[in-house]
Amino acid sequence: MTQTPTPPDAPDCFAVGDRLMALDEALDLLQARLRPVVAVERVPLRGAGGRVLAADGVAAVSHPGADTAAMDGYAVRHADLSATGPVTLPVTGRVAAGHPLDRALDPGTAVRIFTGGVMPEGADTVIMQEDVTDTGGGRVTLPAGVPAGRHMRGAASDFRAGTTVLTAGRRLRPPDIALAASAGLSHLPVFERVRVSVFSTGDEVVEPGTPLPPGGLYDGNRYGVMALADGLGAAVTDLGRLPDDRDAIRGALDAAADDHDLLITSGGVSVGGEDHVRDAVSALGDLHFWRLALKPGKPAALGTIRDTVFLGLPGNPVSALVTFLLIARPVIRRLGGCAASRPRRYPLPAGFAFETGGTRREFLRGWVEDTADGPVVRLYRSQDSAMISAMGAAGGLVDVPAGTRRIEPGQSVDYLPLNEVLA
Ligand SMILES: Nc1nc2c(c(=O)[nH]1)N[C@H]1C(S)=C(S)[C@@H](COP(=O)(O)OP(=O)(O)OC[C@H]3O[C@@H](n4cnc5c(N)ncnc54)[C@H](O)[C@@H]3O)O[C@H]1N2
Ligand code: MOO
Repeated sequence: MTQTPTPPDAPDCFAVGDRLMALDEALDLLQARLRPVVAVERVPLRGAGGRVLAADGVAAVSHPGADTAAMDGYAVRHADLSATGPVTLPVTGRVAAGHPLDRALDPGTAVRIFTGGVMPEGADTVIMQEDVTDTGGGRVTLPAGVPAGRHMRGAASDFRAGTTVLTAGRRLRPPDIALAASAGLSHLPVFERVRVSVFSTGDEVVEPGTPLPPGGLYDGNRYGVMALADGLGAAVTDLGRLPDDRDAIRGALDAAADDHDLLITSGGVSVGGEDHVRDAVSALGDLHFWRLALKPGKPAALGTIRDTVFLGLPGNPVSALVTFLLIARPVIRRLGGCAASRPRRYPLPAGFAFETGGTRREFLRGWVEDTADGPVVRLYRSQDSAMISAMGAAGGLVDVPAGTRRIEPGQSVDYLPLNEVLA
């Protein structure tokens, strides 16, 4: 540990009053009021994929380290070639990748060179072997009109030693690992994983694999939220389904707050009656109920228990998953040191007609389908926030601005592919 974790800014940091808040305002507020809470560790490259880079990655070497051949062929001095007719030169050496020549290229000669081989001093052009004739007697005939610098990669043309090749706050993808290795970095400073604890409550909620009683339903939300948090690189603890008992819930949340950065649950955030979770969080810290101008996902609960953030997502299955992607994801990224970013939307023609009350911003479940006229967005048959099948079918969400009344077929809509937010 080289960095002291920072707690959420202040107690009561989620107090916003009872107003209806736009999603972007809520996200700005979370960004402003939360800080990275995780320490920094140095990990070998092999374990760095999916982690968040804690300091800029600065290249230890240039790439390529020297002028190199981009093709198998012959390295020459361009001055020895002719613009108007073929030239025959003696071949005086051989350069394989990793085996540079220990001398300069003599004027009026060529060397055999292979892709990645270091250009001998003086050589500035490579002619690929397919364009060369072996004239016999250790000589080759080279074509006319080859431009200078052909098939040569300049030293540091990819990146120069000392330049930043990876910026802090980036969640490392596999190509980043290749880049770091190529830049000579064997270890990277990364933020420790955000420790997320997930639990469910609710008399009707039942563990998959056990019989379903009358009126019961399986705990889709907890499993969905855990899988989503796994996908973001969090260290997830499954607190299970907490018994509907005030002291048990309070004890479990108190203990979980000791060694987690974030507690997430779903359900019980709407206007319904008594709820032990809200009592427990309120008693142990602060809790605020947000009303978002968002569909699905109007209600959400934000709180703190000491240094740990509490996030209560709405209970409806689609609402739980969509609000995880829209709100819990940025929270996890912020706590974990990720740079802020807005997932990209893509304008696509609607392959549907849609009418709405239009007071809240909506995220409709759909996918992209190829038609004879090009790709269009289709909507799932039901936009009811209890239809979890919609999340299985969806490739993305259609981001419909608040105030929209109608969407006509062919009209451009903003499509947010789920792939943009699942990691
Ligand atoms: N009078 C009002 N009723 C409702 C409002 C409102 O503003 N006024 N808002 C609606 C909206 S929008 C949503 S979203 C839900 C949110 O309700 P809660 O977060 O309080 O959730 P619950 O009532 O506990 O449960 C709702 C629904 O979700 C199911 N559920 C709960 N946990 C799970 C789980 N772990 N896995 C799967 N399904 C779960 C639960 O059985 C309920 O069917 O409130 C509306 N009502
Ligand atoms: O917000 Mo509820 O999440 O509309 O179903």
